[in-house]
This record gives sequence, structure tokens and C-alpha cells, in this order.
Amino acid sequence: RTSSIYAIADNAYRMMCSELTNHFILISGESGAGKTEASKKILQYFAVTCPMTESLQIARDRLLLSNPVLEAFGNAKTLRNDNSSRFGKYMDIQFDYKGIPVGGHIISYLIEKSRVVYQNQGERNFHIFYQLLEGGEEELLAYLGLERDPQLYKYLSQGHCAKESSINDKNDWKTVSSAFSVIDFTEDDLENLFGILASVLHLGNVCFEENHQGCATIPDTHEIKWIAKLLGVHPSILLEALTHRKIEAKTEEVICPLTLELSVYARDAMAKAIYGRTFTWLVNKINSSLVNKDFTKKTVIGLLDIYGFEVFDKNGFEQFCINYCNEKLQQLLIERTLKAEQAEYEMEGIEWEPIQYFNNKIICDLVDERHKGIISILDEECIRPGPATDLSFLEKLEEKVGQHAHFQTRKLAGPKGRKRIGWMEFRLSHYAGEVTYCTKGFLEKNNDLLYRHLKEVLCSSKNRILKECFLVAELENRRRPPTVGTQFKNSLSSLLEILISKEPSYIRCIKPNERKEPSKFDDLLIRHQIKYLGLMEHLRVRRAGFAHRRKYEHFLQRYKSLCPDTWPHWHGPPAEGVERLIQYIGYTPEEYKLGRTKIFIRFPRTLFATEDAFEFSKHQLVARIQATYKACLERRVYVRKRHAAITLEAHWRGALARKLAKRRKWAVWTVRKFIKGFINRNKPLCPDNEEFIVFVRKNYILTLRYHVPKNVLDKSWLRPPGILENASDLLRKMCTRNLVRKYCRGITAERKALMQQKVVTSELFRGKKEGYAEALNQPFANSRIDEGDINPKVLQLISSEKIQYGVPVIKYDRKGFRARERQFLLTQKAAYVVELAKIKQKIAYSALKGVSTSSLSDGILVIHVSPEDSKQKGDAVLQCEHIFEAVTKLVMLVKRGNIVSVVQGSLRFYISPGKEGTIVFDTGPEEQIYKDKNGQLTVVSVRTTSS
Ligand SMILES: Nc1ncnc2c1ncn2[C@@H]1O[C@H](COP(=O)(O)OP(=O)(O)OP(=O)(O)O)[C@@H](O)[C@H]1O
Repeated sequence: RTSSIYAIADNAYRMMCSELTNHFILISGESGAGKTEASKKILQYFAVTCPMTESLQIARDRLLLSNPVLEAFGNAKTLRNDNSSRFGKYMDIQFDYKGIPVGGHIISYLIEKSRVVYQNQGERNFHIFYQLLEGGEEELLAYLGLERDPQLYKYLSQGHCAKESSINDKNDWKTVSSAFSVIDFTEDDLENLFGILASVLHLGNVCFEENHQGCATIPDTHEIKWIAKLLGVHPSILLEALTHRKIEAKTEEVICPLTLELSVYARDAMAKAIYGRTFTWLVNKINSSLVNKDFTKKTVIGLLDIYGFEVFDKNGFEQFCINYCNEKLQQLLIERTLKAEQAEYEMEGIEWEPIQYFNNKIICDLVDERHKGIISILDEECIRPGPATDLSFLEKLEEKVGQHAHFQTRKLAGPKGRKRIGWMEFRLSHYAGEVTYCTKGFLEKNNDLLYRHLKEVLCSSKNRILKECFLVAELENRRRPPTVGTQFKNSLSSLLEILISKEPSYIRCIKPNERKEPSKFDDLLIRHQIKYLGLMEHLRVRRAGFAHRRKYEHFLQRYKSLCPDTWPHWHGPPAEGVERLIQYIGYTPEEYKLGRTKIFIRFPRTLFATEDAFEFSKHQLVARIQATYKACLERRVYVRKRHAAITLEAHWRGALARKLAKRRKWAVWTVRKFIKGFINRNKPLCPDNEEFIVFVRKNYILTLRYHVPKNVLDKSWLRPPGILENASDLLRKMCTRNLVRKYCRGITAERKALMQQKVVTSELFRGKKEGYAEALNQPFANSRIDEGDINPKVLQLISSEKIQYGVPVIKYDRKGFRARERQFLLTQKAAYVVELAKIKQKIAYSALKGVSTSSLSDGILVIHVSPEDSKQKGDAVLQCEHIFEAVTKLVMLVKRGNIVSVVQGSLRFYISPGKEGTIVFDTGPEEQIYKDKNGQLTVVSVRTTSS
């Protein structure tokens, strides 16, 4: 059974999540059949299976723990059920879009207040009183002025079963106490609440006595004091309010004493009013702790656990209301299932054979029809002026609804039925069976009158809960409040409105036996319940009908992903889309029927298979959505990166371009400066040419590095720019000097001497004698003067007389010495040595007057001696191969430069005192030396190209 409850809860939950619709689960069955237990199981199921976040765990705990508190205050032991709900409860559980329970709201209906002051034999008052006495701490009880024994309190002991083995009040107290802290009850709240509970118990023990005037008095004010203390009212005012009544005349109020009976009524009315309103306060308080402050849209699952159908030996106004309520719920069930379902098939054009069922609307109308129903008649009796009694009410009923098939009284019943109906009773044939109601107390309970005097006392109470329950505004409102019956009727119709707007699920509880025994199934009882609950008709409709139906639009919207033709959008009519879809997924004809606006699926398994397929496709869709989303994210990242890269690149390119532009600008500036400098290069140093000049200088110096002459003879020099001519000259001089110095340092003493000789030669002959340029390159040879090398033959010749006058002239050349008369060979060296030695030997330096040569390229050398010197044999006329060397050395020997003369044409020479010869120099095609007949010596030389 529990698992089917879970299945129903789960189904409602899934439907709610998938379709975002509101649902309710109606739990019905007679008292003690297990409705409250079933509703608890549903709550537990949601608590365990729904997804949960840590922050929302509190909401879940509150939803769960509100139950024991409400049960303690609203449930009581009855003859049929040890934990019978004595109030109706509709609880909305709110879920957010993720299916997490986030809050709730409770609406309570008509608590059975009369139980506070009176219990039938074998029944108890509300659990909370017994729990307080049994479980409350000593200090608490002392503070409340209570004793632990329930027998001491009249309101708890009338049923004579304050202690019940199946109920553990002590444990329940613990549960309730800990629940209080979870659902936001403060210490102050609890103090006030327990104060009210205790004051109700004290109130029950207030005893009245009749004085001699027939008025009620309270001999023992002990209880009054406690009540006054706990409710925060003045004891004497309370005492007066319990024994007197304020009667309002036109202008003034008159206080008149109450009879004993009326005082007892006033006391009980006060206890009922206090308890009833405190219960409403409690529900509101729980609601405020369950409220979810997040105002986003929520879906709800409502749980309706209302008192079940009740049949006692004595049934009063409460049973009338309770059974009426059950009648209304049965009506809803019939409307929403049997009737609506069959009507739907008809409307949708589905072939259908109507199934007969009992419609209890007729009973509902009997009770609540406007102006004609029992409640209206009761109200009329209540407000009617004149003496209205429960009996007059019964008479009115007989008069007005006496003809109704479901109504009966003793008077109306036949002789058979008469026995079973009392004089004060009427009988209704409810859908669940016949119930006989005793009209005693109907008017009083429907009026629910609380004397104004007592109301005033309660309005002035210092107890914070009572302050909220009894508002002064109520005193000012002179309008008669609606009767209990009308209030209940109205609250039921608004409950039905709430339920009609939601998708229904039903749990029908069947009571197995009347004795609360486990594992005992009373066939008769069960069959009776199945019958009156209409389960058979229901089953028949279900079996012949379809397990599931849904509007084409919704069906298509949910399952369109299962067919490629309908996914992602179907543009045609929804019915065609559904047809295409079911063809694609392979529904067989017996599995479904197509109505005008809905598809009807016959078997649950077909729907389950479709759901499974949808679940599977959902995963694929989710994967695709995820992939698209991830791709979108990645693309966004990529675009961001790309954008960043482009920006970076642009900045980098910009920076490069700027750098390049800067360089170009600099280059242009430099070139322009250069050109300007070039244009102004010849101007004095100014800013326009300053840099150019520096550059030119630098550049010239740097280039010059590689072009400086390498030796003294290299006369090349890099041509300087105009502005650097002076500097270049200076540099060139420095360079030459440097080279010369280097050269000079590098030459040997021998070479130096040779050079000096060459310098002397240059001074003597340069530009004066032919052949000088050619002779310049011929080095002078010191060795030529070396005595050791002198050929003996030459010495012999020299010493002979043959050349003493210089005639004949000796000619010698490289190959040999050729004289006109004689010929003999001499080496060049020897020839020179001969000459020099001869000069040395033959001519005394002191006698040397001068030396003459011709300007031509002949080798004739005339050494003039002083004619006065008698030792000398005249001037020596010599022909010499190395004439420049011989003359130079001669000059250097005598250390006189001015002795040399280079003559042109002819010269005269001294032969002997008074005798002179002439030598004529001429040029011709070949060299010749000959003596004319006149003794004149002619020397012909070959003209050389260079002079
Ligand atoms: N499924 C069940 N199995 C065994 N016992 C159960 C089951 N459901 C309920 N009961 C017993 O029946 C008792 C009455 O159940 P419950 O209070 O839920 O009835 P009810 O329909 O709410 O009655 P009422 O209309 O009086 O409130 C419970 O206290 C429990 O002992």
C-alpha cells in the first residue's frame, strides 16, 4: 500500500516537474482509514526523494515538523481512531523550477472546538493537553499552576480514558517541543501558548453555584486567579464576565447576572473560543515559518487530509459538518473522474458506452442549497427573532426538506424506521451510508456565541497570542458574524475552487475493521466502503477507457523530439503532427484513439515506453545543447582572444610604423641637413653646415686611413674636399715627414754615404749633363777604389808615360779597353779604379784647379791643374765610364764643390806652360774621338733622349 502511495506522489511530482502544472492529492476514506498516515508518507517521500540544497533543508524540516505540532493541537482520540484529525487540513507544498521543496502553506478547516469542553465516553480531548501534563517539566507545570494528573481536570476526564495504551504522550511531548524550535517559536510564544492551554484547563475547573436569587456565583476563585494570571486579565473582571452579561440597550449598557446554566455556557464558550482562535493563530504562525520569501513562480502539490466520514452512536453538529465535507469531496471526485471522463470521451468523439454511477449531488444540494438547504434553514433559525430551539429547527427541516428522498425524521419515517430515530433527530442518507444526527446543540454550535462581556475581557488580555486573536476592532463591528455552518460551507467552496484549478490524484483509504485491529479484514465493511466510494464504477470507467489523454499541442510539445518530422518545429495542425509522430514511433491502432482535441492512450505501458524514449532523447538533446553552449562559450573566448590579438597586432604594427616613420623622418631630416650642409659647405662654420662639415671631415679622415702612401717614393694622396685642403696639406706633410723619418731610420751608414754622394752628384750635374738621369739609378761602388783589386797590368799602364798628357785618349767600355794604338781588356771596375788611382796618384789635390766635363753624354773628364805648379804635367784628359761617380768622389775628396764646370760645345785645356788644347764636343750617329789635323780633339757622342 505504501509503495502505491509513493507511486502516486512520484507521479504527481514528475508531472508537475515536466509540465509545470499544479497538482493535488485528495486522500479520502472514513475516519481511521489511514488518511493522515498516507499524507505523512507522501511528505516523507518528498523529503527523501526531492533534490535538496543545504539552505532549503530548513524549509523541508519545517514542512515535516509542522505535522506533529498540528496533530497535537488538532487531533484527538475518538472511538474510531486514536489519532483522529479533528480539523481539516489542506497543505500546499511549493516547489521551485528545479523541483526542490522551498515552502508551504496550510489551510485549516473547522476544528472541532466542542471537544475542548466535552468528550464522549471513551474519547479524549486534543492530545496537547495530555502531552503537556504528562511531558511538561515540573517548573513549567508549577508556573502554569497545573498538576500532572489529567483526572483533576474536568475538560480532560469526561471520556474516562485520559490514559490510552496506544498513545505515548510523554514521547509525543518531546517531539512537539523540539518541533516548536524548528518552526520558529520563541520562548515568549511558548510561554503564552502554554498559558492559554493551562487557562483552558483551569477554566474547565471553574465551578458555579446558584445563589438564592438564582444567579450564578463562583465560590472558589482559586482557578479564576490562575486564569487571570495566565491570560493577563484582571481576576475580578474575569469573574464578573463569567457570571454576568452585558445587555446593550439603545443608549446604555445594562449588566445583568447569568443563571447557573448560562454561566456554564459562557465558561465553555470562552474555552472553545480561546482554543479555536489559538489553533488558527498556530496555523498562521506555522505558515509564516513555511513562507518562501522568493517570489519567483512556483508549482505546488496540494495535500488534502480532511476528517473522514463519521458515524457514531450520537452524531452532532460536528459530524454533520464533517460528513457534509466528505460529501462535497466525493462530489468533486465524481465530477472530475466519472462524470468528466465520460463527458470527455463523448466530447472528443470517442466511441463510448456510458457507465452508470451514483451522483451524490442531490445530497450536497440537500445540505447547502441556497435558502432551501439544511444549512440555510439552520441559519434562518439562528437569526430568527423569537424563541428558536433545536426542536423548532427540526420542525423547520421537516417542513422544508421533509420530501427529500435522502432526509428522514422520526415523524416522517414509517413505522419501521421510527424506532431507530429519536425525537430530536434527523437522518441523512449519505453516499457512504445513513447517519442519524441529533439536533441538540445545533443552534448553539452554529451560532458559536461568545458573550460580548467575555470578548471584552479577552480583548484586554496581556497574553500576546490572545491579543492577536481577539482584536478590539471586532468589538466595534456590530454586524452579526456569519454562522459556523455558513463559514464552513464558504470555506469548503473556496477549497473546491483551489482543487479544481489543479490536476488531481486520488488516494482512497479503506478501513479494514472497526476494532483498530491489525491484519483483520472485515469483508462486509470493506465491500461497503468499496461500494459507497464508487470504486467499482471508477474501475469500470478506467478499464474501458484510456489510461492517459493529452491535448495534441501538449503531446506534440513533449514528444516532438522523437520524430524528425516534428523536431524542432511542426508547422502544421497539432493533430497531424501527433499522427505523424505516433506513426514514426510505431503505436499500434489498439494502443490509442485520436479525439477532436486530444490523443487517448489506452495502456500505461505505451505511455511508459514513450516516456522512456523521451528520456533517452532528452539526454541526446541535452548533450547537443551542452555542446552548442560550450561551443558558444569557446567561440566567445576565441573571438575575445582574436580581438585581443588583433588589437595587440595593431598596436605593434602601429609602434613599428611609428618607429619606421620616425626613422624615415630622421633620414629625411639627415639627408636634408646633408644637402643643406653641402650647399653651405663653403660658408664659414654655421648651424647649417656644421654637421656636414663634421661628417665630411670624419669621412675624409676615415677614407684617408686606407689611402695613405706606403713609402717615400709613393707620391699619391687622396684628394681632399675644398674645406679640408689646408688640413690635407698638413697631413700630407706630416705623413711624408713620417715616411722619410722612417726611411731614414731604416737606411745603413753605407747607403747614407752613397745617398750623400748622389746628392752631391745631383747638385753638380742635374739638368746640366746628358745621361745624368740614367746614371742616377746606378749605384756608386766604393769597392772600386780598393787597392787590392787593382790589376797589375793597369798599374803598369798607369805608371807608363802613355797617358801623361792625356793623349791619346783612352776609350774603354764595358767589354774592353780599345785604344787607337793598343787594345787590352779591362773590367769595368778596373777601369774605374785606374781612373781614380791615376787621379790620386797623378794629381795633387792642392794643384787641382777644376774639373770640366761636357754637357753631352760622352765620358770625357778634364782635370785642370794649376799651370803654376811645375810638378804637374798639364791637365788630365780622361775618358771615364762612371763619369758622374768619378767627378762626385773627386769633389768630395777635395771637399770643394765649386771646382766642377759643365761646358757646352768646347773647352780648352792646359797641356804645358803656354800650350793649350781644345776639345770640341759634338753629337753624331756614333761615338768617336779623333784628333784633327790642327790637334783639336773632337769628341762625338750619341745624343740620348733625356737630358
Ligand atoms: N497503512 C496502515 N497500516 C497499518 N496501520 C495503519 C495504516 N494507516 C493507518 N493505520 C492506523 O490507523 C490509525 C488511523 O489512521 P489515520 O489517523 O491516518 O486515519 P484517518 O483516516 O486520518 O482518520 P481521521 O479521519 O479520523 O483523521 C493510525 O493511527 C494507525 O494506527
